[in-house]
Amino acid sequence: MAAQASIAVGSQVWVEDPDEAWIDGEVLKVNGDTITVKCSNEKTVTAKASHVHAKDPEESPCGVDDMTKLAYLHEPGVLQNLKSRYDMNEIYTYTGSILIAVNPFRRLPHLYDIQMMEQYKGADFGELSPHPFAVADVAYRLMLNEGISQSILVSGESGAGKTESTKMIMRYLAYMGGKAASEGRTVEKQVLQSNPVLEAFGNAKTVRNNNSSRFGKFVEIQFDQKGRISGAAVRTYLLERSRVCQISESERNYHCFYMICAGSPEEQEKYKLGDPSTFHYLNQSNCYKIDGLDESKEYLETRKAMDIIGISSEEQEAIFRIVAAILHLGNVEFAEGDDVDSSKPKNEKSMFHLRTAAELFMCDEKALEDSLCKRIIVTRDENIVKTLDAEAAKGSRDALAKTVYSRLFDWLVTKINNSIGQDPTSKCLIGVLDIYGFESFKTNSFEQFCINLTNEKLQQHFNQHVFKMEQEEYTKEEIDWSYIEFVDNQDILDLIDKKPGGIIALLDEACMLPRSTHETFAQKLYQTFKNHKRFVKPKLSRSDFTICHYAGDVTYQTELFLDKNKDYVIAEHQALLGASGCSFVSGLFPLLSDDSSKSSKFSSIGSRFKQQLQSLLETLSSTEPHYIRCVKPNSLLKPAIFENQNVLQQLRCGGLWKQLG
Ligand SMILES: Nc1ncnc2c1ncn2[C@@H]1O[C@H](COP(=O)(O)OP(=O)(O)OP(=O)(O)O)[C@@H](O)[C@H]1O
Repeated sequence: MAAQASIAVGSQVWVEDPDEAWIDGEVLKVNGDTITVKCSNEKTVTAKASHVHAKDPEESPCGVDDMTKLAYLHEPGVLQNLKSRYDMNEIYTYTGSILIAVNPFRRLPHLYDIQMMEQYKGADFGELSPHPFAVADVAYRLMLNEGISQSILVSGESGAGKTESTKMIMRYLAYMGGKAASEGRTVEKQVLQSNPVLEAFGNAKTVRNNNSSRFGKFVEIQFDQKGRISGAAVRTYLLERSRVCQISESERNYHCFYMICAGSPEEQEKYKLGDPSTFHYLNQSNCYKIDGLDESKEYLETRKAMDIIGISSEEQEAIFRIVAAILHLGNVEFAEGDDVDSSKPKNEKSMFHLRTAAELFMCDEKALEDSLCKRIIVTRDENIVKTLDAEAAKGSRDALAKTVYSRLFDWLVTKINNSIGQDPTSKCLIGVLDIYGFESFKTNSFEQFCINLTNEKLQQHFNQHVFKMEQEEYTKEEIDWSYIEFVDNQDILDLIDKKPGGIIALLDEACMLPRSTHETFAQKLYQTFKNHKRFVKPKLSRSDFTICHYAGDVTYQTELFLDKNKDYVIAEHQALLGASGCSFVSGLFPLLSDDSSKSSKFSSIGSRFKQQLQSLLETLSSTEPHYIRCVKPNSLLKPAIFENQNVLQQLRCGGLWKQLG
């Protein structure tokens, strides 16, 4: 707990600074509640005493490896400590048992080699420098010795280093739990090789990260009684589908699209591919290359990883054929058709891409065109064919591309799970969670809403865990713990996911009512939550709403909430690909039983995600948690730059502050 030293003239202190967040200086004058400080940047400032913090005069320039060793555990102290360490390439620091990892944005291979793993093997926690291997080792030992399942929760904003940390943990566990001198397709190799495959299909370059995971991931590694890996399962969450058809400036589509464009000349010819800039789904952003990334090499590595996982060469062929088909599909443009409100492929070029897409999907060309340009309306008496105008046909094309891609991704995850295999007799597991951190952008849509719900849930889990630990500690020391404050965010969770009556339930309701719009949905929210202290209707807005999250206020734009929440496959698309001559493609679109295909059975992304989260939280609750908080030191993705304001914001959002005291 932070000690508050008395501040007198001549004391070394920290004061707030608009640029640096905190700056150090010496007290010149104390006048009741106000303190005048001569800062190290030569400025003199006067601040309220409560906004001035003591600085440890004996503070080591190298910092300390555990924040709890700091003389003063306050914001500036913590920030300075992380910064001093970062400047010396010490990117890891403990806060008690939590590991804080500051992204170095440069390779530090010596930190992660086999010798390093050997060193951490069995070492007491805290004995060696802070490291993800140490966290993994504690988890592994606890599992082995106490027989309790463990989880490692890796969090942080996009580009902070979650996936890299997760991979290190997995490597360490594979090292500890692998068979000696093993060869061939062992479980641990398959577990590790699932990473490049998932990354090829689920990662993309964004402005925040050149290799951003566009899905959440929970890897559950199962062990036998001797502590050897005996199975594994991957669960994924909310793949960003919109990216398949739409990319923003300086961003790219999923890596696999560029990989296939860099395939062998035979493949190029077979799939009628060419430069990425010739495809609409890739050329909207004018960004094709990633520094230091050789696409053709990545492609071969992905194929190799697929081999190890046990994806057959026929399956691999079908997978990349589908990827190529999606690219061709995206190049089909539409023009007004002969009838009113109808459409047809725009020109010969569009016909070529339509034909190629049909060939690659192994479906009928005319049927593909019809599924894009027409709808069949089923009435009690007859089926009526309704034509779509060019704009609607384009929407239908994109919907098809997104559906196929997300089915393909789900197939890969299922295949990985089936190939690696589950160990039904396993008593212990270590789960590693790599999931998007709290997000608050200029515009926030349904995705941010789901992501922030996840973070609220994880925060609650964290709060409960810390509270329990504190209780245990105090009980051990025979201290009355009734006054420890339990930070609770249940009210926010109720607002979002209570059934009935929460925002997700109201959204589902709106999606089912034929005449709802985002505006009627917003009105309903305003009405229902007008007295909720976590809900705000922003002034001057008719359809936005603000939620006061634990990490800060976020205003959501409801425009696309209804569309994005609806989870259905257009019947014509289902029929088309279900009838594909390629069993792989038709297998992605299995026939639905009569019952579930009825349009009345509404399926919602929000509700399904809520259930997935519920089940994740149940799994986590049966484990002992360990935390790694990743921090992104700058937005330039460059080494050796530590932006105080930026880091502070992340530490606050991580809810770490409450833990720090
Ligand atoms: N420990 C590390 N050593 C070297 N480079 C790292 C390390 N951690 C992260 N990086 C660099 O930062 C980049 C972003 O890291 P990573 O992909 O793990 O972020 P993330 O938090 O998973 O982001 P997202 O949520 O967007 O997927 C990596 O591609 C790598 O270049």
